[in-house]
Amino acid sequence: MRIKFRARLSLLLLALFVLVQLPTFFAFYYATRQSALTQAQTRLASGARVFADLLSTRGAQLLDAVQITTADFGFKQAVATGDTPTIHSVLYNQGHRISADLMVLTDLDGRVVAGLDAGGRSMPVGDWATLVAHADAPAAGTTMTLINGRPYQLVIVPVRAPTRIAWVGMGFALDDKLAHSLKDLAGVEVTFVARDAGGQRWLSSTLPAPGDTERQALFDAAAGPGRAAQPRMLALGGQEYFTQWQPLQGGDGMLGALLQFSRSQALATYRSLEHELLLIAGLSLIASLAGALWLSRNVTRPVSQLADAARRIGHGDYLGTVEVQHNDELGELAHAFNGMQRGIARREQQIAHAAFHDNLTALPNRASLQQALVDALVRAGNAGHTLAVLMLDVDRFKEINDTMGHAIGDRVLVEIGRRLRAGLRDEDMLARFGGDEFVVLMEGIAADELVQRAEQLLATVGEPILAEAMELFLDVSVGMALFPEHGDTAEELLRRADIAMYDAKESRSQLQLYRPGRDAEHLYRLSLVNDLRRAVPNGELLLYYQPKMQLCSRRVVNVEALLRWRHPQHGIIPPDDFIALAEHSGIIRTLTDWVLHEVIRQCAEWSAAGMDIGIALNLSAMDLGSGELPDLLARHLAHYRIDPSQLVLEVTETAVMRDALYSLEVLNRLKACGVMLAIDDFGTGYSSLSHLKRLPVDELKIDKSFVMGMAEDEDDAVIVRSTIELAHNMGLKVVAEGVETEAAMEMLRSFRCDSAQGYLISRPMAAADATRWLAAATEEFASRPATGPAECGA
Ligand SMILES: Nc1nc2c(ncn2[C@@H]2O[C@@H]3COP(=O)(O)O[C@H]4[C@@H](O)[C@H](n5cnc6c(=O)[nH]c(N)nc65)O[C@@H]4COP(=O)(O)O[C@H]3[C@H]2O)c(=O)[nH]1
Repeated sequence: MRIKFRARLSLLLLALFVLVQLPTFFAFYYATRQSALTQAQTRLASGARVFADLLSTRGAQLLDAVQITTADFGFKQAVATGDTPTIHSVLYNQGHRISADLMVLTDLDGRVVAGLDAGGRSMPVGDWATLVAHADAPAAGTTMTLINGRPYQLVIVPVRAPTRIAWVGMGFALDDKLAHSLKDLAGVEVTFVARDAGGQRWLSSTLPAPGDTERQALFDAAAGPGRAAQPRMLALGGQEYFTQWQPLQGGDGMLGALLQFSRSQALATYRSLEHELLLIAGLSLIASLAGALWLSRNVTRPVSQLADAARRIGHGDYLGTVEVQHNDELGELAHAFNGMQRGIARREQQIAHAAFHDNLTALPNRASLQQALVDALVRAGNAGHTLAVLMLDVDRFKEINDTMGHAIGDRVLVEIGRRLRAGLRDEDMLARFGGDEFVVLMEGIAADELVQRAEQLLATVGEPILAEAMELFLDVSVGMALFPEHGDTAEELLRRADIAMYDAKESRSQLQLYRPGRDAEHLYRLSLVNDLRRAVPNGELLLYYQPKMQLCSRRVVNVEALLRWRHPQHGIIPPDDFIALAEHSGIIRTLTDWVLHEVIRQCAEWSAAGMDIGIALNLSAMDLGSGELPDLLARHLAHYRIDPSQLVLEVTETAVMRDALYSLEVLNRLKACGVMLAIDDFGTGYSSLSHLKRLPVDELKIDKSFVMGMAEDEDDAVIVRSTIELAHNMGLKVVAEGVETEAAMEMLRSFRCDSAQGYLISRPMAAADATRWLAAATEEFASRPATGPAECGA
C-alpha cells in the first residue's frame, strides 16, 4: 500500500512534468520545422528568380551574338551570293564565341539554308517558317522551343542588305549542362521537362539519375493539375522535394522547368538542433523522474514513519519516537504524533491503573482481585498449598452513609482499608470489592492460623474511628472460603466466601467459614426476589395485626399491621426474610402501596363494624424517597372516608436520616394529611432525641431489643426509662415493643410508658382472628371496673 502510494505520487509528479514539458517541446519542434520549411520555400522562390535572370542573361548574349553576325558585311555578302562556306564559317565563329548550341540561317520564308550544331557540323533543324513568322512580330525576343524534340532558347534576327534577305537564329540547348549550372547558381534542383505536339517527351535533370518511376512522377508533376500553383511536395526515390513548376513556353507542346528543393536538405540545418532538443527533453525527463522519485520519497518517508509509529502504538509499544527532520508541516505532524504517543501512554497507564484500582482507597479493585485469584489458584494448584478468600463487609455501613453523609462514609472506608492493609502480610492481597465489601487473599495459610488472623483483622477494624467528633464503633462480618475444600475456581470461592459472610451477619458471629450446603440457601434468597415480583398480582400478600395496649386504661385501641407473604411453595414467609430483598430490588414501593390500601380498607371495615381501631403500618426508607406516597395516601383516605388520625405511619430513624431534607418534606406532606407519625425501632440507629425535634412525629417506639432485656439488664432499663422521660418532655407518646413478660409490663407502667406491644398481649394475627380478638378484648374491657381518666391523663 505504501509502495503504491509512493509509486502513484512519483507517476503523478512525472506526468505533471511531462504534461508541462511536452507542449513546450512540441511547440518548439513544430516552430523549428515550420521555419525550416519556410526557408526551403524561400530558397525555391529565390531559385526561381535566379533561374529567370539566368535565362534572360543568356537571351541577351544570344541576341548580341546574332546582331553582330547579321551586321557583318562579309556575312551579308555571303548570304546574298549564297557563299555557303563563308556563311558556315561566320555562323560557327559567332556561335562558338558565346558557346551557342545551334546556329541557323533561313531564307525569308523560314526555309533553312544552314543549320549547325555547337561543333559547326550541319544538323537538321526542321521547318523554321513558324519560328520566323513569330520572330517578325513586333515584341519578338528570346523564345523557347523544341527542335528535334529537344528544348532550346532561341533568338532570331533578320539579315538586312538593306532590305531583309534572310533570318539568322542562334540558341542554347536547355540540357543537363544548363540545368547543373542553374543548380550551382540557384541552389535548387532543376529538371527541364518537354513534350512536343506529337506527345514525345524529353527530360533533363540535376537529380541523381532518376529511374522510370521518378521520371514518370516528374512528367506528372509538370503536366498535372495545379502545376502553376504554389510549391508542393513531391516524393522521389524515398526523398521528398518542394517542387515548383516554371513554364517556359505556352502553346501546343509543353516546356518548362521543375525547380525542387529537398525537404531533408531543408531540415538538415535543424537536424542537429532537433537532436539537441531531444537530448534536452530526454535529460529533463530523466531529471524529472529522479526529482519525482526523490520528492515522493521525501514526502512518503515521513508518512511511512508515521504509519509505522501508528502501527507500533496500535500494538501498545510507546517507547520509540518518530524522527522526522522536517521544518514543515510534516515535522509538526511528527512532533504532534510524538506528543500524542506520550499522551496515550500516560492515559493508558492512568486507565490501566483506574481499571484495576479503586478510586477511593487506591486498593486493587474487583477486576484486579479476580485476576489475582485466578493466578493464585494456578500457583496453589501447582504448589499444592492452600488458599483462603476472606470476604469482609462492614455492618450497618449504609446507616453511617445515610445518617452522617457520604463524605464521612468515604473516610471510614479509607480508614478501614488502611487498617486492614496494615494488619496483613506483604504477600496477602487486599482489594475493595465494591461498596463496603473488602476481599483478602491469603496463600499457603493453615485453617487455624487463618481464623487467628481474621480475628486480628476484626479487632483492628473494631477499634473506634473518630468522625465528626464522634467515635464510631464498627463491626465487620467476615466470610471465609478455602481452596481446595470449598471450591477450585475464583467464582466459586468468592461466592462461597460471600455466602459465609451473610451467614456471619445473620448469626452475628462476625466470623464464619463456609459451611458446605449453604449454596442452596443463597439460591433460595435469589429465587425469592423473582417470586416476590408476582406476589401482589397473585394475591399472595396478607396482613397480620398485633394489638397495642394503652397502659393507663389497659384498653386496646390500636394495632400494628405486619406484612406476611403466603408463598405458594414455602408457605408463610415473615417480613424479615423478604423486606430487605424487596428494598434492594426496588419492589418495596409496590408492597407499600398494597399495604397502605389494605390497612385503610381494613380500618374502614372495622369502623363500619363499630370498632374504633387505629392501625399502624411500616414505611421503608425508600418510601420516604417517593413524593407520590402523600398523594396516594390522600386518595385512599378520601375514598374510604376514615378519620386520618386513626392511621399511624411508622418510620425508622435510619430511614428518615438517609436523605434528611427530602424525608422531612415527605413527612410534612404525610402529616398534612392528618395521619400520625411514629419513629420505629428507636435506639438502634445513630440518631438521638435531639434529631427528632425537627421531625413532625407524634410517637416513638422503643426497640424490642431494649424492652425484652429490660427486666434482667439494668442498662436497658435505664435506656428505656430515660427515653420515655425525654420523649414525654418533647411531647411524644411512647410505645414499647417486645413486651413478653408481666415484669416488663409492670416496669413500663412504672416508667409511665403510654402503650405496650408484645407477645404478652398478643402475637400478630390474621385479620379475621384480630377482629374476633379485638371484639373479645372490647367486651372484656367493658366488663372491668372503669379506670378513671385521671389515671390515663396523669
Ligand atoms: N420476639 C418478639 N417479637 C415481637 C414481640 N412483639 C412483636 N414482635 C415482632 O416485632 C416486630 C415488630 O415490628 P417492627 O419493629 O415494625 O419490625 C417489622 C418491620 O420493620 C418489618 N415489617 C413488617 N411489616 C412491614 C410492612 O408492611 N412494611 C415494611 N416496610 N416493613 C414491615 O418487618 C419487621 C418484622 O416484622 P415481624 O416479623 O412481623 O415482627 C414484628 C413482631 O412480630 C415480642 O414480644 N417478642
